[in-house]
Amino acid sequence: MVLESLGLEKYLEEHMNSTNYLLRVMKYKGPQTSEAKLGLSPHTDKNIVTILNQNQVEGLEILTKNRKWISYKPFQPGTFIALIGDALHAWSNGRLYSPFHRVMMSGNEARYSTALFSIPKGGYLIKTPPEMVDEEHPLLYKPYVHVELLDYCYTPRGQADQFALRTYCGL
Ligand SMILES: O=C(O)CCC(=O)C(=O)O
Ligand SMILES: [Fe+2]
Repeated sequence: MVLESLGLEKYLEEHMNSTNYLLRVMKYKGPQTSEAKLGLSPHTDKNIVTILNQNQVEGLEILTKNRKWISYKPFQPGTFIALIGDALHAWSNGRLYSPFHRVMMSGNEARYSTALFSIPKGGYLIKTPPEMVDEEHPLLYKPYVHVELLDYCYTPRGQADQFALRTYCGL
């Protein structure tokens, strides 16, 4: 669907062949306070797309382009939210936006969330297709190997760097 919306269906097979999936269940203990406490620090996901579900204890917040934190309120229990990750942001030459997000928690109840991450396979080179680059949209990122970006993210400098993608391969 995303590739179709960009007119890039021809890359679907390459995408399917170069993607792995990881399902992760996360538990956040209630901080036992009425005041909201940070449960997960602000970050962008480094992978392609994250599909996420949270239990009745809410807490996911997204930073808008106007730098305002908004709470994610599911329409009904069982709703999923899809977040674009840095790999798709870079591949789409910035057409798709990978938002900063965090988890804020209050109260006693534990929060569970389940996330399905689509991840480029080890060694796969993320390279913006030429169709996404023109005079109005100059290339934003050099081609990069996803696992090598992750290696940078795990260094002390990378861990402190909120804009790791830009630092690592931004033009
Ligand atoms: O638990 C959540 O709602 C967010 C988890 C998350 O952002 C992540 O694992 O990257
Ligand atoms: Fe995340």
